[in-house]
Amino acid sequence: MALSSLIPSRVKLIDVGPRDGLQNEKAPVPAEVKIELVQRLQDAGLKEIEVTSFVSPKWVPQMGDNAEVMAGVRRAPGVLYSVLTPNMKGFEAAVASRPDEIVVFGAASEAFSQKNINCSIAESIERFAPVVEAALAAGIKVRGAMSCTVGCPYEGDIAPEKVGELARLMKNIGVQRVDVADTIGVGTPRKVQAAIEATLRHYDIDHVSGHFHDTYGQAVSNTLAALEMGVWNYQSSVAGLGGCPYAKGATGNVSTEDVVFLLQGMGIDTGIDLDKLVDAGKYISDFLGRKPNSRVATAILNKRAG
Ligand SMILES: CC(C)(COP(=O)([O-])OP(=O)([O-])OC[C@H]1O[C@@H](n2cnc3c(N)ncnc32)[C@H](O)[C@@H]1OP(=O)([O-])[O-])[C@@H](O)C(=O)NCCC(=O)NCCSC(=O)C[C@@](C)(O)CC(=O)[O-]
Repeated sequence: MALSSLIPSRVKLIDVGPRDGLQNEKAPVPAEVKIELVQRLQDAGLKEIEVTSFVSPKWVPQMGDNAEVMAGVRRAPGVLYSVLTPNMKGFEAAVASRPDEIVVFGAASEAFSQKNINCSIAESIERFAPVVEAALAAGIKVRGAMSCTVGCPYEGDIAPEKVGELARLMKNIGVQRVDVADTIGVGTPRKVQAAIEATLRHYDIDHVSGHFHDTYGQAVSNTLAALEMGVWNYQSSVAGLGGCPYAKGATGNVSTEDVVFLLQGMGIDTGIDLDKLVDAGKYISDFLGRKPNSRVATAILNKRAG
């Protein structure tokens, strides 16, 4: 059977490893290591990198060096550097570090919203609205992350209608594009497609990205399912780093290496040098004292070792 004609010919990957990946590490990762990771990602051809978050250091201590990391990044032309900002306090701190894009982050699950950002979905939108307005007025792009679009660690299955409703609320306050995140990696292709379909009622295909955690090993399949719908923006994490501190047991995002291998094998352009990407993943994995959480990186490193 032929694959969908909607499959894009090029895909943009947003590496969220420095933020989504490292936020969950218990031991401090020095700012210079984070800065070097960003450098290696851009050298490998990544055009979008989620660098850090301006959240409370009491909630997520690992991101407490946000300003230092942003100041240390040697920016390359044509690369977009984004940061998370949950409220005006975070935005005001972030703006000094000149992000190209800020990310407000909400959830399709009430319980997750409470655990992650200490407020209801409705309250979160009220908090995001002035952030979005201020960012757009300052010429900064705005993305909205939508967590728990398939399942929630506290509420279980999440109905696509809840995802659609969150997308509608994000659109109403001016969020320019949104991520459909499977925070705990319980999604399977049809469920992920239903969440994307609900989002597409409010955003066009160019403004929707896939963000799939790989907890149950479904993220590459889910990426293919989203590709079949024409989605061409994805978040992934070099070396499969990470997890969310408020989603116990969830592993990292799908590794960027695995997604690039999939896309290259399908003849889809990413502009990414897989060998350099594997080196970036090895760099951070060596620092963390473990192997990259990526089948593709492992295969390439084994092959290199002969
Ligand atoms: C949102 C808050 C701040 C609310 O936290 P709160 O405690 O409700 O906030 P508050 O307004 O009551 O303030 C309490 C204290 O926090 C300070 N504060 C308040 N805001 C900030 C700020 N921006 N930066 C620094 N400090 C801040 C504030 O100044 C005050 O300090 P105190 O007077 O006690 O010394 C908190 O819940 C928080 O920081 N949560 C962060 C959670 C987080 O980062 N989670 C991970 C990212 S989301 C994710 O990973 C999922 C995603 C995006 O990848 C997609 C997916 O896979 O699902």
